[in-house]
Amino acid sequence: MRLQDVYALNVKELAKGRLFRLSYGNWNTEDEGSRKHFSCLKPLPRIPPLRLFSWSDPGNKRMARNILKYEKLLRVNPDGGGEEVALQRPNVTHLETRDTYERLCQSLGSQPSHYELPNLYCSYETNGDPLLILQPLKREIVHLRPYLALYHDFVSDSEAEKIKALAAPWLQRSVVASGEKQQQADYRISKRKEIEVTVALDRRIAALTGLNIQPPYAEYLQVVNYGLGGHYEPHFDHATSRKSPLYRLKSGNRIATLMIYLSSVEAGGSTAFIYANLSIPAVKNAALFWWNLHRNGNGDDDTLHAGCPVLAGDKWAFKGSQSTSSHEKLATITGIKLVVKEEEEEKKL
Ligand SMILES: O=C(O)CCC(=O)C(=O)O
Ligand SMILES: [Fe+2]
Repeated sequence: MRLQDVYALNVKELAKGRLFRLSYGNWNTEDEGSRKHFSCLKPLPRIPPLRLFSWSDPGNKRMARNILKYEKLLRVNPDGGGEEVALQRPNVTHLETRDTYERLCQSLGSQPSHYELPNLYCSYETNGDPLLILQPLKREIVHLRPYLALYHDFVSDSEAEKIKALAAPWLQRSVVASGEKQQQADYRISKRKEIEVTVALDRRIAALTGLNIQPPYAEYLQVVNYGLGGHYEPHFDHATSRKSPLYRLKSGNRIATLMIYLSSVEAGGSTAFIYANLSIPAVKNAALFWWNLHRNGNGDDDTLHAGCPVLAGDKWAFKGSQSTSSHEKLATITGIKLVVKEEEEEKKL
Protein backbone atom coordinates (compact mmCIF):
# COMPACT_ATOMS: atom_id res chain seq x y z
CA MET A 1 0.00 0.00 0.00
CA ARG A 2 2.80 2.39 0.88
CA LEU A 3 4.46 1.89 -2.47
CA GLN A 4 1.16 2.24 -4.30
CA ASP A 5 0.46 5.48 -2.46
CA VAL A 6 3.79 7.19 -2.73
CA TYR A 7 4.41 6.23 -6.33
CA ALA A 8 0.75 6.37 -7.40
CA LEU A 9 1.18 2.91 -8.82
CA ASN A 10 -1.54 1.56 -10.98
CA VAL A 11 -2.00 -2.18 -10.51
CA LYS A 12 -2.73 -2.80 -14.19
CA GLU A 13 0.34 -0.88 -15.28
CA LEU A 14 2.38 -2.63 -12.64
CA ALA A 15 1.35 -6.01 -13.97
CA LYS A 16 2.56 -4.91 -17.40
CA GLY A 17 5.93 -4.15 -15.91
CA ARG A 18 5.61 -0.37 -15.69
CA LEU A 19 6.66 0.79 -12.30
CA PHE A 20 6.32 4.52 -12.52
CA ARG A 21 3.47 6.70 -13.59
CA LEU A 22 6.14 9.22 -14.47
CA SER A 23 9.42 8.12 -15.87
CA TYR A 24 12.68 9.16 -14.31
CA GLY A 25 12.88 12.90 -14.55
CA ASN A 26 14.91 15.39 -16.43
CA TRP A 27 17.72 15.55 -14.05
CA ASN A 28 20.42 15.23 -16.60
CA THR A 29 23.36 17.28 -15.60
CA GLU A 30 25.51 16.19 -18.49
CA ASP A 31 24.91 19.43 -20.31
CA GLU A 32 27.55 21.15 -22.31
CA GLY A 33 28.03 24.00 -19.82
CA SER A 34 31.73 24.79 -19.59
CA ARG A 35 31.42 25.29 -15.83
CA LYS A 36 30.92 21.54 -15.43
CA HIS A 37 34.29 19.98 -14.71
CA PHE A 38 33.03 16.45 -14.77
CA SER A 39 29.79 14.69 -15.40
CA CYS A 40 27.74 15.29 -12.28
CA LEU A 41 25.55 12.25 -12.44
CA LYS A 42 26.02 8.80 -13.78
CA PRO A 43 23.23 7.60 -16.09
CA LEU A 44 20.23 6.39 -14.17
CA PRO A 45 19.25 2.74 -14.43
CA ARG A 46 16.49 1.80 -16.82
CA ILE A 47 13.09 1.22 -15.27
CA PRO A 48 12.97 -2.50 -14.58
CA PRO A 49 10.08 -4.75 -15.65
CA LEU A 50 7.81 -6.70 -13.30
CA ARG A 51 10.33 -9.52 -13.26
CA LEU A 52 12.80 -7.29 -11.51
CA PHE A 53 11.03 -8.08 -8.28
CA SER A 54 12.18 -11.65 -8.63
CA TRP A 55 15.75 -10.59 -9.52
CA SER A 56 15.93 -8.63 -6.30
CA ASP A 57 15.08 -11.76 -4.33
CA PRO A 58 15.64 -14.81 -6.54
CA GLY A 59 15.02 -17.32 -3.74
CA ASN A 60 11.55 -16.00 -2.97
CA LYS A 61 9.27 -18.82 -4.16
CA ARG A 62 6.07 -16.98 -3.29
CA MET A 63 7.08 -14.03 -5.43
CA ALA A 64 8.00 -16.35 -8.31
CA ARG A 65 4.59 -18.04 -8.09
CA ASN A 66 2.80 -14.70 -8.04
CA ILE A 67 4.66 -13.48 -11.11
CA LEU A 68 3.69 -16.63 -13.02
CA LYS A 69 0.10 -16.18 -11.87
CA TYR A 70 -0.07 -12.52 -13.03
CA GLU A 71 1.62 -13.31 -16.32
CA LYS A 72 -0.95 -16.06 -16.96
CA LEU A 73 -3.79 -13.66 -16.11
CA LEU A 74 -2.33 -11.11 -18.50
CA ARG A 75 -2.19 -13.66 -21.31
CA VAL A 76 -5.84 -14.58 -20.76
CA ASN A 77 -6.92 -10.95 -20.48
CA PRO A 78 -4.26 -8.54 -21.74
CA ASP A 79 -6.28 -5.45 -20.73
CA GLY A 80 -6.50 -6.58 -17.14
CA GLY A 81 -10.30 -6.73 -17.32
CA GLY A 82 -12.90 -5.03 -15.18
CA GLU A 83 -13.31 -1.41 -14.27
CA GLU A 84 -10.28 0.42 -13.03
CA VAL A 85 -10.51 0.91 -9.29
CA ALA A 86 -9.48 4.34 -8.07
CA LEU A 87 -6.46 4.39 -5.82
CA GLN A 88 -7.60 4.42 -2.20
CA ARG A 89 -5.40 5.90 0.45
CA PRO A 90 -5.31 4.38 3.91
CA ASN A 91 -7.18 6.45 6.44
CA VAL A 92 -4.32 8.57 7.77
CA THR A 93 -4.05 12.26 8.58
CA HIS A 94 -3.04 14.06 5.42
CA LEU A 95 0.02 16.18 6.05
CA GLU A 96 0.57 19.34 4.06
CA THR A 97 3.98 18.18 2.97
CA ARG A 98 2.71 14.79 1.81
CA ASP A 99 1.91 15.80 -1.76
CA THR A 100 5.31 17.38 -2.25
CA TYR A 101 6.99 14.35 -0.76
CA GLU A 102 5.18 11.99 -3.12
CA ARG A 103 5.81 14.19 -6.15
CA LEU A 104 9.50 14.41 -5.33
CA CYS A 105 9.76 10.65 -4.82
CA GLN A 106 8.05 9.99 -8.15
CA SER A 107 10.29 12.28 -10.13
CA LEU A 108 14.01 12.68 -9.80
CA GLY A 109 15.35 16.18 -9.43
CA SER A 110 13.11 19.19 -9.64
CA GLN A 111 12.53 21.81 -12.29
CA PRO A 112 14.44 21.24 -15.53
CA SER A 113 15.81 24.77 -15.19
CA HIS A 114 17.43 23.87 -11.89
CA TYR A 115 20.77 23.22 -13.50
CA GLU A 116 20.74 26.42 -15.48
CA LEU A 117 21.38 28.36 -12.28
CA PRO A 118 24.98 29.58 -12.39
CA ASN A 119 25.62 29.08 -8.70
CA LEU A 120 24.89 25.37 -8.90
CA TYR A 121 27.97 23.83 -10.43
CA CYS A 122 30.54 21.07 -10.16
CA SER A 123 34.09 21.68 -9.06
CA TYR A 124 37.13 19.99 -7.58
CA GLU A 125 37.63 21.00 -3.96
CA THR A 126 40.57 20.68 -1.60
CA ASN A 127 39.10 22.75 1.27
CA GLY A 128 42.68 23.83 2.00
CA ASP A 129 43.38 20.35 3.37
CA PRO A 130 46.71 18.73 2.34
CA LEU A 131 44.98 15.34 2.26
CA LEU A 132 42.83 16.46 -0.65
CA ILE A 133 45.52 18.06 -2.78
CA LEU A 134 46.32 14.88 -4.66
CA GLN A 135 42.77 13.59 -4.67
CA PRO A 136 40.36 16.53 -4.59
CA LEU A 137 36.71 16.05 -3.81
CA LYS A 138 34.29 16.16 -6.74
CA ARG A 139 31.67 18.51 -5.41
CA GLU A 140 28.35 19.16 -7.07
CA ILE A 141 26.37 21.94 -5.43
CA VAL A 142 22.75 20.87 -5.80
CA HIS A 143 21.05 23.57 -3.77
CA LEU A 144 21.98 26.75 -1.91
CA ARG A 145 19.33 27.30 0.76
CA PRO A 146 19.55 24.84 2.32
CA TYR A 147 23.06 24.15 1.16
CA LEU A 148 23.18 20.64 -0.33
CA ALA A 149 26.36 19.27 -1.85
CA LEU A 150 26.86 15.90 -3.46
CA TYR A 151 30.44 14.63 -3.44
CA HIS A 152 30.86 12.09 -6.20
CA ASP A 153 33.09 9.02 -5.75
CA PHE A 154 33.61 9.91 -2.11
CA VAL A 155 34.23 6.24 -1.30
CA SER A 156 35.55 3.50 -3.57
CA ASP A 157 33.62 0.37 -4.52
CA SER A 158 35.78 -1.73 -2.22
CA GLU A 159 35.28 0.65 0.72
CA ALA A 160 31.52 0.53 0.15
CA GLU A 161 31.56 -3.27 0.06
CA LYS A 162 33.67 -3.47 3.22
CA ILE A 163 31.36 -1.13 5.15
CA LYS A 164 28.28 -3.13 4.10
CA ALA A 165 29.94 -6.43 4.99
CA LEU A 166 31.00 -5.10 8.42
CA ALA A 167 27.48 -4.06 9.30
CA ALA A 168 25.39 -6.74 7.56
CA PRO A 169 25.47 -9.43 10.28
CA TRP A 170 24.54 -6.91 12.98
CA LEU A 171 21.74 -4.92 11.41
CA GLN A 172 18.81 -4.09 13.68
CA ARG A 173 15.55 -2.24 13.13
CA SER A 174 16.10 1.55 13.10
CA VAL A 175 14.58 3.68 15.83
CA VAL A 176 13.58 7.33 16.15
CA ALA A 177 13.68 9.74 19.07
CA SER A 178 10.37 9.76 20.91
CA GLY A 179 10.23 12.05 23.90
CA GLU A 180 13.12 10.98 26.07
CA LYS A 181 13.36 7.53 24.57
CA GLN A 182 14.10 5.95 21.24
CA GLN A 183 11.61 3.64 19.63
CA GLN A 184 10.59 1.98 16.39
CA ALA A 185 8.17 3.88 14.19
CA ASP A 186 6.27 3.12 11.00
CA TYR A 187 7.55 6.30 9.42
CA ARG A 188 11.10 4.95 9.51
CA ILE A 189 11.48 1.46 8.15
CA SER A 190 15.05 0.34 7.77
CA LYS A 191 17.77 -1.53 9.59
CA ARG A 192 20.90 0.01 10.96
CA LYS A 193 24.18 -0.65 12.73
CA GLU A 194 26.68 1.84 14.14
CA ILE A 195 30.26 1.10 13.17
CA GLU A 196 33.65 2.72 13.56
CA VAL A 197 35.22 3.79 10.30
CA THR A 198 38.75 3.37 9.06
CA VAL A 199 41.22 6.12 9.83
CA ALA A 200 41.43 6.96 6.13
CA LEU A 201 37.70 7.51 5.77
CA ASP A 202 37.56 9.34 9.05
CA ARG A 203 40.20 11.77 7.79
CA ARG A 204 38.39 12.23 4.48
CA ILE A 205 35.10 13.02 6.25
CA ALA A 206 36.85 15.54 8.49
CA ALA A 207 38.49 17.11 5.43
CA LEU A 208 35.14 17.37 3.66
CA THR A 209 33.17 18.79 6.54
CA GLY A 210 35.86 20.79 8.32
CA LEU A 211 34.35 19.38 11.51
CA ASN A 212 35.71 17.35 14.34
CA ILE A 213 34.01 14.03 13.84
CA GLN A 214 35.42 12.20 16.84
CA PRO A 215 32.91 11.25 19.54
CA PRO A 216 31.58 13.07 21.53
CA TYR A 217 31.48 15.73 18.77
CA ALA A 218 29.90 13.28 16.38
CA GLU A 219 27.81 10.19 16.74
CA TYR A 220 29.11 6.89 15.44
CA LEU A 221 28.42 6.52 11.78
CA GLN A 222 25.43 4.39 11.07
CA VAL A 223 25.06 1.91 8.23
CA VAL A 224 21.44 1.93 7.09
CA ASN A 225 19.81 -0.70 4.94
CA TYR A 226 16.36 -0.27 3.39
CA GLY A 227 14.64 -3.29 1.89
CA LEU A 228 11.72 -3.22 -0.53
CA GLY A 229 9.29 -0.57 0.76
CA GLY A 230 11.83 0.71 3.31
CA HIS A 231 11.57 4.46 3.80
CA TYR A 232 12.04 7.39 6.17
CA GLU A 233 9.22 9.89 5.94
CA PRO A 234 9.85 13.66 6.14
CA HIS A 235 11.80 14.62 9.25
CA PHE A 236 14.60 16.81 10.56
CA ASP A 237 17.90 15.35 11.66
CA HIS A 238 18.31 18.01 14.35
CA ALA A 239 16.25 18.21 17.51
CA THR A 240 13.40 20.68 17.13
CA SER A 241 12.38 20.81 20.75
CA ARG A 242 14.36 21.72 23.84
CA LYS A 243 12.82 18.64 25.46
CA SER A 244 14.52 16.33 22.97
CA PRO A 245 17.17 14.00 24.41
CA LEU A 246 19.59 15.47 21.86
CA TYR A 247 19.78 18.69 23.89
CA ARG A 248 20.87 16.76 26.91
CA LEU A 249 23.55 14.75 25.11
CA LYS A 250 27.12 15.92 25.58
CA SER A 251 27.39 16.14 21.84
CA GLY A 252 24.58 18.71 21.57
CA ASN A 253 22.28 19.23 18.63
CA ARG A 254 23.16 17.88 15.20
CA ILE A 255 24.87 20.53 13.18
CA ALA A 256 25.37 18.66 9.94
CA THR A 257 24.65 15.38 8.21
CA LEU A 258 26.77 13.43 5.78
CA MET A 259 25.13 10.55 3.98
CA ILE A 260 27.18 8.22 1.82
CA TYR A 261 25.21 6.12 -0.66
CA LEU A 262 26.73 2.64 -0.58
CA SER A 263 24.49 1.35 -3.34
CA SER A 264 22.33 2.64 -6.11
CA VAL A 265 18.66 1.68 -6.07
CA GLU A 266 16.92 0.16 -9.10
CA ALA A 267 13.79 2.21 -8.52
CA GLY A 268 12.77 4.62 -5.76
CA GLY A 269 14.94 5.32 -2.72
CA SER A 270 15.93 8.88 -3.51
CA THR A 271 16.42 11.49 -0.80
CA ALA A 272 13.75 14.18 -1.05
CA PHE A 273 14.13 17.70 0.34
CA ILE A 274 10.57 18.89 0.74
CA TYR A 275 11.02 22.67 0.98
CA ALA A 276 14.00 22.73 -1.35
CA ASN A 277 11.70 21.00 -3.83
CA LEU A 278 14.15 18.48 -5.12
CA SER A 279 15.06 14.84 -4.76
CA ILE A 280 18.48 13.32 -5.11
CA PRO A 281 18.86 9.79 -6.37
CA ALA A 282 21.06 7.36 -4.47
CA VAL A 283 24.26 7.81 -6.48
CA LYS A 284 26.50 4.92 -5.48
CA ASN A 285 29.66 5.99 -3.64
CA ALA A 286 28.61 9.63 -3.51
CA ALA A 287 28.22 11.53 -0.23
CA LEU A 288 25.47 14.05 0.34
CA PHE A 289 26.24 16.81 2.83
CA TRP A 290 24.01 19.42 4.43
CA TRP A 291 23.89 21.66 7.48
CA ASN A 292 20.99 21.14 9.85
CA LEU A 293 21.60 24.27 11.92
CA HIS A 294 22.04 27.91 11.06
CA ARG A 295 25.23 29.59 12.19
CA ASN A 296 23.47 30.89 15.28
CA GLY A 297 22.67 27.33 16.32
CA ASN A 298 18.98 27.45 15.45
CA GLY A 299 17.57 24.60 13.39
CA ASP A 300 17.21 25.21 9.66
CA ASP A 301 13.58 24.40 8.94
CA ASP A 302 14.31 24.23 5.24
CA THR A 303 16.17 20.95 5.72
CA LEU A 304 13.00 18.85 6.07
CA HIS A 305 13.90 15.71 4.14
CA ALA A 306 12.94 12.09 3.60
CA GLY A 307 14.20 8.78 2.29
CA CYS A 308 11.70 7.74 -0.41
CA PRO A 309 10.47 4.15 -0.30
CA VAL A 310 12.54 1.60 -2.17
CA LEU A 311 10.47 0.33 -5.06
CA ALA A 312 12.88 -2.24 -6.46
CA GLY A 313 16.22 -3.48 -5.20
CA ASP A 314 17.56 -2.34 -1.85
CA LYS A 315 19.37 0.70 -0.56
CA TRP A 316 22.46 1.02 1.58
CA ALA A 317 23.62 4.25 3.11
CA PHE A 318 26.23 5.24 5.64
CA LYS A 319 25.21 8.20 7.63
CA GLY A 320 26.63 10.38 10.30
CA SER A 321 25.55 13.51 12.06
CA GLN A 322 28.11 15.87 13.43
CA SER A 323 27.05 17.47 16.63
CA THR A 324 27.92 20.58 18.47
CA SER A 325 27.69 21.10 22.18
CA SER A 326 28.06 24.85 22.21
CA HIS A 327 27.62 27.87 20.02
CA GLU A 328 31.31 28.62 20.42
CA LYS A 329 32.01 25.49 18.41
CA LEU A 330 29.73 26.68 15.68
CA ALA A 331 31.72 29.85 15.48
CA THR A 332 35.02 27.99 15.13
CA ILE A 333 33.90 25.72 12.33
CA THR A 334 35.62 26.35 9.07
CA GLY A 335 34.51 24.82 5.85
CA ILE A 336 32.16 24.81 3.00
CA LYS A 337 29.18 26.38 4.64
CA LEU A 338 31.03 29.41 5.87
CA VAL A 339 32.36 29.96 2.37
CA VAL A 340 28.92 29.60 0.84
CA LYS A 341 27.35 31.84 3.44
CA GLU A 342 29.98 34.49 2.96
CA GLU A 343 29.46 34.38 -0.78
CA GLU A 344 25.74 34.72 -0.29
CA GLU A 345 26.17 37.55 2.15
CA GLU A 346 28.51 39.36 -0.16
CA LYS A 347 25.94 39.15 -2.93
CA LYS A 348 23.33 40.68 -0.68
CA LEU A 349 25.47 43.77 -0.05
O1 LIG B 1 17.82 7.47 3.25
C1 LIG B 1 17.69 8.64 2.97
O2 LIG B 1 17.68 9.02 1.80
C2 LIG B 1 17.51 9.64 4.07
C3 LIG B 1 17.89 9.09 5.40
C4 LIG B 1 17.78 10.09 6.47
O3 LIG B 1 17.29 11.15 6.29
C5 LIG B 1 18.28 9.77 7.81
O4 LIG B 1 18.74 8.64 8.04
O5 LIG B 1 18.23 10.66 8.68
FE1 LIG C 1 17.46 12.38 8.00
